[in-house]
Amino acid sequence: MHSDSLMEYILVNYRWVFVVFFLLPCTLIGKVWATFEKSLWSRRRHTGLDHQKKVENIQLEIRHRNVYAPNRVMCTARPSWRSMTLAEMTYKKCMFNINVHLDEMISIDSHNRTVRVEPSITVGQLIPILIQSGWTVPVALELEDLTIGGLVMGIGLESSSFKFGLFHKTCTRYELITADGDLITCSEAENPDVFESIPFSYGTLGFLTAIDITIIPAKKYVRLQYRPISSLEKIQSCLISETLDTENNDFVELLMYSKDEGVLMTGKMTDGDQSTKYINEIGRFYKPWFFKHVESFLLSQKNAEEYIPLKDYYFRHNNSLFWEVQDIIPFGNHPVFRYLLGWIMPAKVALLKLTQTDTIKRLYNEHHFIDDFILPISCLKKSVEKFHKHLNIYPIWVCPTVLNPGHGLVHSHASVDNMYIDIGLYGEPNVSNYNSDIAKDLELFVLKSKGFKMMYVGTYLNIYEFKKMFNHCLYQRIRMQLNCEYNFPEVYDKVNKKVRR
Ligand SMILES: Cc1cc2nc3c(=O)[nH]c(=O)nc-3n(C[C@H](O)[C@H](O)[C@H](O)COP(=O)(O)OP(=O)(O)OC[C@H]3O[C@@H](n4cnc5c(N)ncnc54)[C@H](O)[C@@H]3O)c2cc1C
Ligand SMILES: NC(=O)C1=CN([C@@H]2O[C@H](COP(=O)(O)OP(=O)(O)OC[C@H]3O[C@@H](n4cnc5c(N)ncnc54)[C@H](OP(=O)(O)O)[C@@H]3O)[C@@H](O)[C@H]2O)C=CC1
Ligand SMILES: CC(C)=CCC[C@@H](C)[C@H]1CC[C@@]2(C)C3=C(CC[C@]12C)[C@@]1(C)CC[C@H](O)C(C)(C)[C@@H]1CC3
Repeated sequence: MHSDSLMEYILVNYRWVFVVFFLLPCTLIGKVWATFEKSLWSRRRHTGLDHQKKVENIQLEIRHRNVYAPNRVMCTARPSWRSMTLAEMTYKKCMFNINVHLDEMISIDSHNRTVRVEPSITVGQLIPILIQSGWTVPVALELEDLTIGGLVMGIGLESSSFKFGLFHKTCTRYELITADGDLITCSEAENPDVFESIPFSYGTLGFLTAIDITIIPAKKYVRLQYRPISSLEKIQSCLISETLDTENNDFVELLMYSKDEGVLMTGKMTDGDQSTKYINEIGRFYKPWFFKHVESFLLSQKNAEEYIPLKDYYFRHNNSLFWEVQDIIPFGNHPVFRYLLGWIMPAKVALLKLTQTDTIKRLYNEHHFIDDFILPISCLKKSVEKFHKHLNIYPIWVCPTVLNPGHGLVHSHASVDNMYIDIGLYGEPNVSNYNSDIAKDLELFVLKSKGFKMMYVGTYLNIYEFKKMFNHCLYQRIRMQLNCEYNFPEVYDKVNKKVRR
């Protein structure tokens, strides 16, 4: 065998060797460096660049582009391998890249209950700082490497979204640099139309430089109740009734392990008391992967209740990247592995992306399915049956989220708030004929059901179907108002499968 193809063969079939012996140590070095860099930064911050100075630098960069390269539309310089997406964003190569890597927390305003952050700060950096100060965000995302800017410009949701809606619904103010290099701020009171258009605009209206997020008091634990259910009809009706009970529930999440079996989880934030029983620190490195732990309640067919430390609950899917790590390190949940190397897991997603070969990428495209569909909650049964027939991937992540009516790109189709569910399908389809036509067909099914699709993996929809799914009226008006036409691409130009490969 030629040495290059031998290398490819080893990289694909024994990727775990590379991940365990090379990427995990690199992840560790990265963690040590990040800690060191942070302490360097905190010393430098007193004399160095403050937020205002960083914003001025971006403005200068944009004005420079407006003079020397006005024909090239702009995007951020965040490299594709850093982003929490599967595909490579090929559009970055032909667009003018502006460096907007600002990743500090600016301030906490306890009086108005908001935190002001720069857009490239990750959830994994922000949430521990907030919890230490006694606060948290209402919608705390579960993967540590997601950035606040990415979640506003894409969309984000979590098990508390049935109460608070999508992540951007908890944001109260954005600071934005427009195509002309001007700094504007927007909120419900100031430039309300711009404020409503920004979420889901994928960086096509301007560059975010600061975001205000609502904060709420943090409590010590989440009291989590697990309820295994073995009928799809019952699962749908129980899920609907739990999402209506906003008094007793702060978190609602469902994991389906087959077409008719799932575990419904409902949680309440609490400080616990004398009677607090079993505290399960699921975030400890030697603990089993969360989806495996949940499955154990299905296997034993027993309802259960646990107290989980707040931060451990938030990042419950981080160690196993939902269930994606099992394809990379098949023995990752084995106790021996967890005790030996679990403390460095998971390997940094950015490093995994940076080092994946073209063969792995191609095989992933051909044999792996990753997507999230947002559908009206009443479509749960119909959708699970459809996905079972065409994909047969389990577990399935189901997360209810409320969508408000409005004029932005993503809003409910009804004139009152409406309950939707995110259905996350991640894994290898267990059907014989899987191909990209099936993926397109599923997107059309979602469109017909008056649902939406998350765009981090890209879309097979054409521009007309895309505009049917996402209301472009206000967005187009704001693009004209902010002089975006020749300066930023349209959302579709950043999310169609031709540019996300
Ligand atoms: C297509 C493919 C993609 C992979 N992607 C990654 C990756 O991104 N990161 C990583 O660390 N390791 C990856 N691996 C390595 C993977 O973890 C091991 O190769 C796999 O667990 C070996 O299983 P097997 O011997 O049962 O399958 P094999 O007999 O090696 O494969 C049989 C066929 O199944 C399909 N297949 C197998 N595993 C996968 C998979 N994980 N995803 C999609 N299709 C698959 C392919 O069509 C393959 O030709 C990939 C492997 C394959 C074959
Ligand atoms: N639980 C959840 O809800 C999850 C959500 N996701 C998805 O992941 C994505 C977030 O991933 P992440 O890696 O953080 O972000 P990305 O790097 O993927 O960025 C997402 C989009 O936001 C734009 N963007 C980011 N920062 C700015 C900024 N300061 N100004 C203007 N535009 C900006 C990017 O523009 P550009 O193209 O110019 O770089 C890009 O189009 C979201 O799309 C989200 O839907 C993924 C996993 C879980
Ligand atoms: C709305 C919600 C909760 C979405 C969850 C999405 C996750 C399952 C996605 C986000 C990033 C993601 C696409 C990723 C991957 C798996 C699925 C992830 C974790 C992996 C790790 C699969 C293996 C790949 O070789 C590679 C390393 C490139 C990607 C990286 C991003």
